[in-house]
Amino acid sequence: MSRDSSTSSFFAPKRSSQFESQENEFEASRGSALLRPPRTPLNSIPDPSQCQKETPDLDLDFRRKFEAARARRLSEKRAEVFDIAGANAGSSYSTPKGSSRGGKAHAESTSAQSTPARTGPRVSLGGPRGSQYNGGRGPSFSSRDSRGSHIANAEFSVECPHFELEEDSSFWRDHNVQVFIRIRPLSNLEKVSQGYGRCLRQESAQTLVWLGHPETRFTFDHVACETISQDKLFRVAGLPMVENCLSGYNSCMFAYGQTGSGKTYTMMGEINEVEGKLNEDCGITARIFEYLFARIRADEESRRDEKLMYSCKCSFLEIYNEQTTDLLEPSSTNLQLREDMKKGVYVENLTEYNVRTVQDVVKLLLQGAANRKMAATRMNGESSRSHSVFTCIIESSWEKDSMNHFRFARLNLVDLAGSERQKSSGAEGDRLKEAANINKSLSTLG
Ligand SMILES: Nc1ncnc2c1ncn2[C@@H]1O[C@H](COP(=O)(O)OP(=O)(O)OP(=O)(O)O)[C@@H](O)[C@H]1O
Repeated sequence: MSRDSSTSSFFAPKRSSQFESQENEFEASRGSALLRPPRTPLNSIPDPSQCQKETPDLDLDFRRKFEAARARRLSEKRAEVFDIAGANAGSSYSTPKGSSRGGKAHAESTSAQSTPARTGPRVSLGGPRGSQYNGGRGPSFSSRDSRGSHIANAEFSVECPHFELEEDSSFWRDHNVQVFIRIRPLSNLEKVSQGYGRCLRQESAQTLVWLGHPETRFTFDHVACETISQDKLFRVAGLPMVENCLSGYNSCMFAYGQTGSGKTYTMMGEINEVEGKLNEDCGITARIFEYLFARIRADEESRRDEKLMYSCKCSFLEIYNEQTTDLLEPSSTNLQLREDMKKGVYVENLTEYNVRTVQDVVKLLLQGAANRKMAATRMNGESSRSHSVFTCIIESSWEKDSMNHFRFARLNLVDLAGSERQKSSGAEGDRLKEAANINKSLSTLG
């Protein structure tokens, strides 16, 4: 794992704000043929090549620039800097310059800015994880202090500025595509092998500065600093997405970033439930379902007179070397993509399981994660070599004003394989073939 792999981003496309009425709601009296209202296309992230001229080419002489920046910072006492994002960390370095209309991703080459030097109290590092599931990756190490503001070890102390992100359950009502950046703390291995220097500085809850030559400022919709907890991230980004689905709007969240940047940790994390409570390091997916089922129970209870009933069905798909596999039925491979007037785009013969509780979902997540293709690379000891898509279809029906009402929404939670430079990941043979397919599919997506 190298230091240039520590930010991941996730995107959450949403409805067009132009639609006042629910997207996926219809009344039985209108007949069964569901015609979707036309949607304004989701705002796209501009072509990354647009920013190539104005952003530094990290692939070519990244190391040299990093070393220069590091030397400069070391000349200042106890520099407080942030984790470095990968050369291909998608939203960070290959992010387009100029603001996009939906998700904001903006880079500016700035005049030189000096790195502020600060010191902070020492806090002990987290040790190896216990026996919980950690995204299928064995023991992991975390330098995150759960209270969130100081990261340190016995030799150095680095205070990380903390920028509070706003929690707003109606967030998606006014937004379309949004880009969140999450900065991963340095791993113990990185600290030991490369020291504590970071080549990013976070300036606000929206901006990051890459401390290269020239320093370059990137603006996003939200930047979560490295001390943000799994729970806080869920409350900022995941919870409003559940509310969106319950209102009948399709939603999608996907994690995108360089290998080892923390995508699987963010989406899956350490899935474990003790006495009905999810583990602190549990990722956004299980948290979403914990909240979803609590909301469903409360809704069904409060609208008992309307006979409100929900049903949820989940599936788990893998795309590996351009081939699809059902992670819940791994013998089922090469599944075909189809399009249907009613269902939209779907994967033929993908198994769907009814779920009623978060335990049902956790079981599916564990089962699917165990079947996912993983392998060790130089940059991540447990690297996901495939893209995974966990989908839940949420349907509800109720009676009101002598009519039957139906509503549905699809929630897609996507953990993409990480982009990687073969030189850094040391990929050879099968790993090299996988890496080529991963990079190809990610650039198609971008
Ligand atoms: N925010 C975080 N706090 C603590 N540890 C983290 C955090 N993010 C990631 N890690 C740790 O960093 C390592 C790499 O993270 P992870 O495997 O999630 O990366 P990834 O982006 O999914 O990589 P790949 O694309 O290769 O699958 C793991 O050991 C994980 O536990």
